[in-house]
Amino acid sequence: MKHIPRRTFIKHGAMAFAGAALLSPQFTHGRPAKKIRLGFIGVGLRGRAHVASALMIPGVVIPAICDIDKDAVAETQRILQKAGLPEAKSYTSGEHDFEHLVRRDDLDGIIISTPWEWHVPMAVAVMKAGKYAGLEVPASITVEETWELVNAHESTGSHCMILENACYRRDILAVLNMVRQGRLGEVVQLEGGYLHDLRHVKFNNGKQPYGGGVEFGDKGFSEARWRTQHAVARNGDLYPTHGLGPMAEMVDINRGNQFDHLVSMATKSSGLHNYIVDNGGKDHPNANVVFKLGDVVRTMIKCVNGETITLTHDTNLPRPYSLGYTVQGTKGIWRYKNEYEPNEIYIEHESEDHKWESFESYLAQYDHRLWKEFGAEAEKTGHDGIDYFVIKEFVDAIREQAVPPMDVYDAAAWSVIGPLSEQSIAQGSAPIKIPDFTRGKWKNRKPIFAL
Ligand SMILES: NC(=O)c1ccc[n+]([C@@H]2O[C@H](COP(=O)([O-])OP(=O)(O)OC[C@H]3O[C@@H](n4cnc5c(N)ncnc54)[C@H](O)[C@@H]3O)[C@@H](O)[C@H]2O)c1
Repeated sequence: MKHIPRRTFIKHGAMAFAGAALLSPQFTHGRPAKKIRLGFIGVGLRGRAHVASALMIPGVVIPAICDIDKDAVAETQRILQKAGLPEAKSYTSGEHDFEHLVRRDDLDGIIISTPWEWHVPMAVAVMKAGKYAGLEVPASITVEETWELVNAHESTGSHCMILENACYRRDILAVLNMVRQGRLGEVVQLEGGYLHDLRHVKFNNGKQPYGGGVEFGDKGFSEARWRTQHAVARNGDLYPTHGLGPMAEMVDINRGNQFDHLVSMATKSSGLHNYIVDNGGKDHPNANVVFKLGDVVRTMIKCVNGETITLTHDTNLPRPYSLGYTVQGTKGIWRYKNEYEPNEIYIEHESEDHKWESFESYLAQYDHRLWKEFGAEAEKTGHDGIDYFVIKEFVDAIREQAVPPMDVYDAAAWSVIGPLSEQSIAQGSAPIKIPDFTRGKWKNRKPIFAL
C-alpha cells in the first residue's frame, strides 16, 4: 500500500522553496538534451523554487533573471553558482525592467512568479516577444485583463501556460485516470478549494516570510508586501485555481464542456482584524484597517453539461490545511479527506454499504504514468513533487513547440472566477454569467491534459 506522501514543504500559496539546487543534467536517455533557455521574472520564494525545479530538467539553462529586489536576485545567483552554472544576466532596474528581459533573443520561455497585479502585463509582454509564458496562479485578477491574456495569445500565436501545480497531485491524477475509465460513473458534482490559514503569511515583521509581527504592505516581507492588500480591497475567491483547476480537468472544461454561471457568498470578515489585535495589540495602527475579504467565501459554478463545482476560499481563520476536493458520480464518490490522512472512496456494489474505504489501494492501481516514471525525481522538489511536473511539462511544451497542457483558455476560465465571484458577492450573490474565452471552440477541442 502506498501512502500519499506527506507535505514536506510549505503549502500552496505560501512561499515554497524546495531548497536544493541540483546540477542540471545535460543528458537524457544517454543523448544530449536539447537546450531550453528559460528566463525568470520574479525570483522571490516561489520563483526560486521554480529555478531549483528547472535545474533538475535535462537541457535547461537560465541566461537571464529579473526582480526589483536585488537580494532575491543575489539569492538566485547563488543557486546557479551552487549548480555549477554561469551567472545569469540580471535585470533589477525598476518595475518595467522585465520589458528588456523579454526582448532577449536567447530565451525560449519565461516563468513569471510576481505579485498578481503584474501577471497579465508580464505574460502579454512575453507572448508579444514570441516566447512561451509560464504564469503563476491566479493568471489574472480582473475580467478585462483576462481577455487581454487571451487576445495576446490569439494575436501572436504564442502560448501561455498556467503553472497550476495542484493538477499534478498524485491523488488527483489517479482520480483523473479513474474518471476517464468511468469508475465513478458519470461525474455530477465536484468540490475544491483553498483552505489554508494564511494569517502568518499575510502578516510578518518585514524580515522573514512567516509571522513574527502584524505588518504588511511596505513594512511586510514577501507575500505580506502585496497579497494582504487584496484582502483589504477585494471580497471574493481571491485564489481559485488550486481548488478549481484539478476539478475542471475532471469534467473537460474548455474541451467539450464549459463553465456557464456562478453564484458566490462571503461570511463577515473577522479573522484578520482579530489576528492583528491578538498579536500586535488593539492600539497597533493596523488594528484600524478594514478588511473587505470575507473569512470564508463559497462559490458554486454550474457547467453547461450539468455538473456543479463548489469552491471554497478560507484563508483568514485557524484551521488545518485542506484543498477540499470531492468528485461525485453516478457510481461512486472520492474525497480528499485532508493532507495528513489517506483520501477516501465509496464505489457502489464494491465498497461496504455506507462506509468510506481508504483510497490507498486505488492510488496504487490507478497511479498515473507521470508519477510512475518521474515520481522519484519529482519528490525532490517542492509541494511533494508537483512543482517538478508543472515545470517539466512547461519545458516539454517548449521542446515540442506544442500547445501547453494547461493553456491560455484554462488560465482564463479558472482565474476569472476570482473577479466574477467579487461581482456576485457585491450584487447580493446574484448569478453571474462566465464568459466563453474560447469563443465557441470548446465544443470541438479535445482533452490533452495528462493523457
Ligand atoms: N502554485 C503555488 O503553489 C504557489 C505557491 C506560492 C506562490 N505562488 C504564486 O507565485 C507568485 C509569487 O509568489 P511568492 O510567494 O514568490 O511572492 P514573493 O513576494 O516572495 O515574490 C514575488 C517577487 O516578485 C518581485 N517583483 C515584484 N514586482 C516586480 C516587478 N515589477 N518586476 C520584477 N519583479 C517583481 C518581488 O520583488 C518578489 O521578489 C504569486 O503569484 C503567488 O500566487 C504560487
